[in-house]
Amino acid sequence: MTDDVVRVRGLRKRYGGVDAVNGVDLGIRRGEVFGILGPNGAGKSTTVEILQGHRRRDSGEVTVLGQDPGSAGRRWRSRVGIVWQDQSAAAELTVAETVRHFARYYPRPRDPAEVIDLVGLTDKAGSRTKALSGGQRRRLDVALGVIGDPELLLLDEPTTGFDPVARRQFWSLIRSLADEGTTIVLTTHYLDEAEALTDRLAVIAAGKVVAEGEAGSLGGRAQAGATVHWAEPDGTARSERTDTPTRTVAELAGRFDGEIPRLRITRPTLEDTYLRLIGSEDK
Ligand SMILES: Nc1ncnc2c1ncn2[C@@H]1O[C@H](COP(=O)(O)OP(=O)(O)OP(=O)(O)O)[C@@H](O)[C@H]1O
Repeated sequence: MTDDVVRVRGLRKRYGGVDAVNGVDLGIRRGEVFGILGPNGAGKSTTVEILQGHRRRDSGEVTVLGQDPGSAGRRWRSRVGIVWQDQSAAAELTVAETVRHFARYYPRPRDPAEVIDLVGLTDKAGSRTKALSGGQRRRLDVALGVIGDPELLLLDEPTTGFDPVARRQFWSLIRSLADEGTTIVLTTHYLDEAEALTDRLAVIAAGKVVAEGEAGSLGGRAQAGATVHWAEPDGTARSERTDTPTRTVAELAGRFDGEIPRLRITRPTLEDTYLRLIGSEDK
């Protein structure tokens, strides 16, 4: 697609004897929130670092905002926001000083006070960065990633270490950036985060994309059969896998002549699907 902000074809990267990325293809569209999921060592960070232009690839085609990140210059860099796994902000500077300092690197930065407000750090604007909690520092990292008003924001495991409230606040921050038109690519280990936040996602395992799509339909999830669970009159739990759960429930309703004890219908969760895709489901 011509409107792809990120286009990756046949990407490979080898470290010593390890195929970290082994033929990855990706297409990420303008304005979408795209998630990259995968087990430890799958090649997610390596892929994102290549998109950022911070790691060289061995082979494959990579285009980010129309340019090759391996050779793009300063102007391209100013259009791409990066949230590092551990950004090193100078400990003695305050939050406001740090954000203002980073703003100077960009041709058209956002207003620092507005960005501090966007990440929920207004109360901490005058605090030294060394006095911030882990989650607050991560918010500062996000502020530094968006201060240049990027068209594309790349985040590697952005919510690791966040408490549940901070995570929800971060999700709404990402949504509001996406609503403003920023394309967002993030890696995560949290399946609920992928489900809540991403428009589409790719699952990477052993350096390859094993599935790509919307969370709701990933890996054939939407078409997967349902399981109907109920209990017999003697209390024995029963379950049946079926592609026609309505019919199964109707039959049970006839047999029980009324309420079906402990009736429940389940479908594969994103976690079930993910574990199947990476080959780690319970056998
Ligand atoms: N600088 C490096 N030198 C050698 N091997 C590396 C280097 N960086 C990554 N690797 C290896 O490449 C593979 C992919 O690593 P990568 O960090 O991309 O995985 P990841 O999917 O981001 O994992 P995690 O979820 O644990 O962050 C791993 O086997 C890792 O050990």
